[in-house]
Amino acid sequence: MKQVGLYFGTFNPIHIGHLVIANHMVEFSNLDEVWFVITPQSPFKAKQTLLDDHHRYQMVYEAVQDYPKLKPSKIEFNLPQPNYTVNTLVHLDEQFGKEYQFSLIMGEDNLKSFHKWKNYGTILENHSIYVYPRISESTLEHQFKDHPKIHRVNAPIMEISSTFIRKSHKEGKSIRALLPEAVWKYMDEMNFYR
Ligand SMILES: Nc1ncnc2c1ncn2[C@@H]1O[C@H](COP(=O)(O)OP(=O)(O)OP(=O)(O)O)[C@@H](O)[C@H]1O
Ligand SMILES: O=C(O)c1ccc[n+]([C@@H]2O[C@H](COP(=O)([O-])O)[C@@H](O)[C@H]2O)c1
Repeated sequence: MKQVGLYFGTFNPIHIGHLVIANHMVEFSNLDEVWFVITPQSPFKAKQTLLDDHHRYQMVYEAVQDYPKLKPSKIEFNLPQPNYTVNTLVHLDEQFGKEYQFSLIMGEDNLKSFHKWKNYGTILENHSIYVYPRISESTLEHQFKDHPKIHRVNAPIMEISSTFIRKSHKEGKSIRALLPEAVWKYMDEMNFYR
């Protein structure tokens, strides 16, 4: 059975931090592929600065097209919003469960709020989680510290966020180096986040 890491995110826009994380996971763990699942509406995020789903998908598509082990996924586009990950996982297991075994990939900031996710216990019962280090406020719940299903990877910290990219771009700063080249071109041509 193929091992797939599901990298859920808003990707508004996808940046090189996301790519480094996916690449690290697929090269240094037992995962065969990473699927970037573009989330229409995260339960914890306001919709204000959010670009249309299809534009965010297109940027992910452009970013990964030269990397055969990385794939974009629209699976959440037709699911009810806000998008609770537990529901998407049920859907994916029903559709692909015979071919693929799914794990989750997330930054450490998301692990720190994981106890607030819908049915997080069910997610952990059925799936492993790979966590990439990230500086963030708040502390990690004790229950997640040495959990057998949670694998914390030892990798360099990158202080890049989509929020920083949107804000800097709006202020007229060049953020070209923080984006895959094709994403930068698309964003620039389409005049996003101005
Ligand atoms: N620099 C980073 N280091 C570690 N994890 C990251 C980093 N950037 C994003 N992630 C993780 O990638 C996933 C998707 O992130 P998301 O699309 O929300 O990006 P973001 O940069 O955090 O966006 P925003 O600034 O808009 O909140 C989350 O699990 C998040 O923790
Ligand atoms: O299922 C939940 O309760 C849940 C709560 C918060 C976030 N998530 C998912 O985690 C992913 C990253 O979220 P965010 O807010 O950091 O972009 C995104 O796909 C969200 O749908 C999921």
